[in-house]
Amino acid sequence: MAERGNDDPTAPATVGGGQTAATAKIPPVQLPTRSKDGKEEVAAKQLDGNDPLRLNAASKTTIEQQRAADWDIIKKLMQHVWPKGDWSTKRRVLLALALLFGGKLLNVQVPFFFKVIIDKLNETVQAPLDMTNPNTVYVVAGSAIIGYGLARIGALVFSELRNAIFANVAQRSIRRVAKSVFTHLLALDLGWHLSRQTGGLTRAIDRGTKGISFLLTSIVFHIVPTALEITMVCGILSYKCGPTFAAVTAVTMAAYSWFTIKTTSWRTRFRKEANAADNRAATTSVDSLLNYEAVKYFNNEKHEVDKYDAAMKDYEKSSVKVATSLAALNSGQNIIFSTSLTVMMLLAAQGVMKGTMTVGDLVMVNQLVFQLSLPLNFLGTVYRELRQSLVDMETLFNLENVDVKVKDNPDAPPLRVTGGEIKFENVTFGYHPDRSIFTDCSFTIPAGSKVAFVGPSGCGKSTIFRLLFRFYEPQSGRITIDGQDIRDVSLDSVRKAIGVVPQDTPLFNADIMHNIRYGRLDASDAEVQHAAQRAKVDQIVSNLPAGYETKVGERGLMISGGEKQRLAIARLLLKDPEILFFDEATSALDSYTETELMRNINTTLLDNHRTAIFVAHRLRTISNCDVIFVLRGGKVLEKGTHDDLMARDGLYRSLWGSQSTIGIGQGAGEGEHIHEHEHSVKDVAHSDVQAQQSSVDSPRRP
Ligand SMILES: Nc1ncnc2c1ncn2[C@@H]1O[C@H](COP(=O)(O)OP(=O)(O)OP(=O)(O)O)[C@@H](O)[C@H]1O
Repeated sequence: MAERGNDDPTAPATVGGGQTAATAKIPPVQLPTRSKDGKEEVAAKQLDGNDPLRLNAASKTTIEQQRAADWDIIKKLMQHVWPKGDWSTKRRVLLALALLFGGKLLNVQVPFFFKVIIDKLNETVQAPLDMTNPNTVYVVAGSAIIGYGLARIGALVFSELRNAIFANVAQRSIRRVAKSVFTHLLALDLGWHLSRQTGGLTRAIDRGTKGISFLLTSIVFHIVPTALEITMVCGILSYKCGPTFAAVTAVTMAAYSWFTIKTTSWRTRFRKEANAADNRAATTSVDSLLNYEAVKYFNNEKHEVDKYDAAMKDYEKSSVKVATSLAALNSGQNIIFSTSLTVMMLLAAQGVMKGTMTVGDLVMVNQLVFQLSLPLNFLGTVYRELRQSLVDMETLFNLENVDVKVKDNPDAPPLRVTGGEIKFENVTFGYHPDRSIFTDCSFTIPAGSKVAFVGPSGCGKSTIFRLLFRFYEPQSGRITIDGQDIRDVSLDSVRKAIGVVPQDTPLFNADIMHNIRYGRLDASDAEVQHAAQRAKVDQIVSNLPAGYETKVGERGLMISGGEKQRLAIARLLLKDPEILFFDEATSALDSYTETELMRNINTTLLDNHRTAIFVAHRLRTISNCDVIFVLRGGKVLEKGTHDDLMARDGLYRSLWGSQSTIGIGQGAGEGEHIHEHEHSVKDVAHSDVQAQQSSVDSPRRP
């Protein structure tokens, strides 16, 4: 869920989900801002701790371990702030530090100028002007006033310059880290990606990069400057006014910091509760809105509103606690500070009365200490946010430590496809160790042949592709392409050689042109259109109002299943690989379109005897393949041509028989696909056309 300024209890819970990958941008440098009640707060972070990606962070139990982990993160981050050999970044860091030092030096001058102005003006009040030299006081007081103004302006300019110069360093560090994490994520295997939650992942990246921004900016803009200022003020006070003043300041700072950290840790609980309730409210509302139709079908509006309101009630309760505990924090801080200021004033007043200090000194002490209260006001928030940032960054950096299971062999040569013969040799594989999909399975797909895999749903047909494409590694056995073990050649070359039209076509939320071009990013518009023609999708596209610029929606939800499949085929035509895998590639098409498309695929893609593998439940689609493999129980149960298999009294014949009995091409066996049934209705609708097309009904090799 998106962040919001959380110490403002009046902030409404947003109705919306978390950021998507597309919107998860690098955040701007964020500095604390002051809320209405005069106390600064930065936008609150989610502290719910429910994120599974945080488990690693949460498992650090002891304080020492946590500290070590925190230091590790800071060290890692510092490598980006002080990168080896990057002198431009280093120069910027040095300049920012120099500006920081200069700015603080100017800042502590302001009370000195104040002192001089007061003392000089005081002289004028106490003694009538020396008319022989009337300008002395004016000159001194006047220059001190100008100095006062210049010091203030100078401190401000230095601080703004430092912000501007350091922004570049911070943003570059964020970019470097984000790029390296993203590269690693794309290198991780399919198994990892299938088991993670996209929402949680993008949130982790988003929070982690925000954490970097916060950590860097708070160290450079807050912690270091405040520490520097406290040291300078203590030094000045003990030098100018004696060690008692410095001691009072030091004790005040210690008491203030202790109180703030303790109170902040206590109130973090309320903030966590508020965030958890907020997340619940958002999840409920998003779920209800997404399932709007279901809510209406069953008249459950009241039930949904009650659920939402229950979460909002919790949010209300915890937000009130957030606000009241903030009041306690503010009051405590104020009491500590005001007490200290009063003690200082008493000491200074005593000094004035004794004649060891001037009225100007009294004002200077007040001003010096008062100036410290400004950055200290931020301490509570900075402390809390720092802790949170460290947790978020640990999660982010932990992503980089996830092991890549399917690795490229460093010196592996590229795959050389000579004919496209594929061999599975004694392959045993299971997604889980206790459930095997293939057991000692062997088969050969002859070079340049057109083969099909059939069998009950879940028998492992799509898994063949996942193994061939090296999404997963077999537990034992080997897979070769033209005699080369696919583990011994480069991953990139294997994936380049194989093209797939998967069961569910992944489409980007972009226009049709982009989605087809994804098959070959450097293809020209004309080439994309030609591929679309061959995939029989150009006519549909030309009928759309926006043509090739039509957006397909998230995961292609704005176009039909059949259109999606044709876009996937057009993509494959552009990629033009040596080995083709069609996984139920035409299941969403009516028979007529399917026939046309298959004929096209046969004549254009397969004309140069590429190896093509088909997976289909509608056996008619694959009946003229060179070899048909029937899979069952993790092994090849039968193999041969359609006629061979029909001649046997095996599984294939019974599958074929059940489909012909139903007469609508429905899949049979252990698992029937619902979409098979849906499309078989289309088959009936096109039965006339089908009858006329019987001679071209099945794909044929030239
Ligand atoms: N990533 C995964 N993790 C765990 N199990 C999986 C995973 N992918 C697939 N499976 C399981 O492995 C088995 C084989 O899956 P596969 O997709 O290869 O079947 P299929 O024969 O292509 O099925 P269908 O005809 O329904 O498409 C199925 O039981 C499936 O549930």
